[in-house]
Amino acid sequence: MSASSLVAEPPREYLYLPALVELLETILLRHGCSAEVARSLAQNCAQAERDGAQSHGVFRIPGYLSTLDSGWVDGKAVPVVEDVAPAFVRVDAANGFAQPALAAGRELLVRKARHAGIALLAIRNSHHFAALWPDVEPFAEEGLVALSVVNSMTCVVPHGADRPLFGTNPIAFAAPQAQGHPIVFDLATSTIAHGDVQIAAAKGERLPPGIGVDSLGQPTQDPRAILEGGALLPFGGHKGSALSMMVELLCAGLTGGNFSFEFDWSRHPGAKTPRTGQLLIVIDPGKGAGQGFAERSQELVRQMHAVGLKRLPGDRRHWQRERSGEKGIAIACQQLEQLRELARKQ
Ligand SMILES: NC(=O)C1=CN([C@@H]2O[C@H](COP(=O)(O)OP(=O)(O)OC[C@H]3O[C@@H](n4cnc5c(N)ncnc54)[C@H](OP(=O)(O)O)[C@@H]3O)[C@@H](O)[C@H]2O)C=CC1
Ligand SMILES: O=C(O)C1=NCCCC1
Repeated sequence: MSASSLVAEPPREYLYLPALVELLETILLRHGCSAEVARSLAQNCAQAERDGAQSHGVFRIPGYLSTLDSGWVDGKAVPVVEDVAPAFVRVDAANGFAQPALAAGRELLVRKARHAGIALLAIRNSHHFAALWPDVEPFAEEGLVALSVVNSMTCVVPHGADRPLFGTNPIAFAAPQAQGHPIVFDLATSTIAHGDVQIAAAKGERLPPGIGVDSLGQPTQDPRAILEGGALLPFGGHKGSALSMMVELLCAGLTGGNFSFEFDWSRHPGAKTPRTGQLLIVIDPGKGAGQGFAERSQELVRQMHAVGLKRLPGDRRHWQRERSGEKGIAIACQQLEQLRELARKQ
């Protein structure tokens, strides 16, 4: 028996996805979101919780609410879609959340991608506080390849620098597979996500070496030192740093959104959501080598398994999704009671 199996798990209650979506939707409506925005964020957040994404599931709800209460984000924003070129769609999220902005531009984006073989969706003036895979996975379920990047807030020291500048800047990719679920990965370009630093700090846990630095730029394994004036490092040294720089260029330089260092939320105490930009690139693989892309994906996966690979990116989420589908999504009773209290509050 391992030491960790002796530590008691907190009591949990099981909720199916629609019930969790409804609960979160009620909370968001009570904090000033329009029906459309509340639905979109609730679905996104509940799906992350269902798939076991601790750092971007219901853990994020207090941050959404304090941001809405601070007036930093517009929970009722109506995104403006611009058809700017044969393969280019621009969306001004109007200082609202990124997910409704993506939903607003999605149909035009897919139409253009199917017509031209490739299309871009450039979102600016948007707040992304969530996991990125829900933005790309649905495209692959429709047979398309999708890549998305989003920048966040300054908390990562570029490789070779001595102060933070970049955000945790994730990259997500999705491709169809002939049988089985799409191939999807979604990763922060920092050593770990900022959300995981917060979770470690809340649990009083230490981090592995090489994750971040304290306010003096010295290596630290204390998550609080990273959160309180310190910073994260890019994953993979100069390579992750270059990818993070690319994310800044695509999400801010290209879309007209803010770089991670550009926005100032200091006059909105409680604001947690970065006001930046997001880029999506969607490709119709049928315009490439022909109709066989999904079969070729499957062959690649088969060969990866043949050389001994047991876990592909996305597998853990799907195992968790299956479990949640059977038993419901496990949420700590105390956390669920807090959510129900928020839903009851006028
Ligand atoms: N909105 C924002 O600004 C930001 C959001 N985020 C979000 O935070 C989340 C967590 O990011 P991060 O901590 O980097 O994610 P992880 O390091 O946990 O995982 C990154 C990717 O690698 C896969 N993976 C992990 N371990 C293995 C393994 N042993 N073998 C094979 N594949 C593996 C994961 O698949 P699987 O999912 O199946 O485990 C996932 O696709 C992401 O959803 C990201 O979008 C992060 C930064 C900023
Ligand atoms: O976990 C992270 O890193 C982030 N998630 C949501 C947006 C800010 C950064």
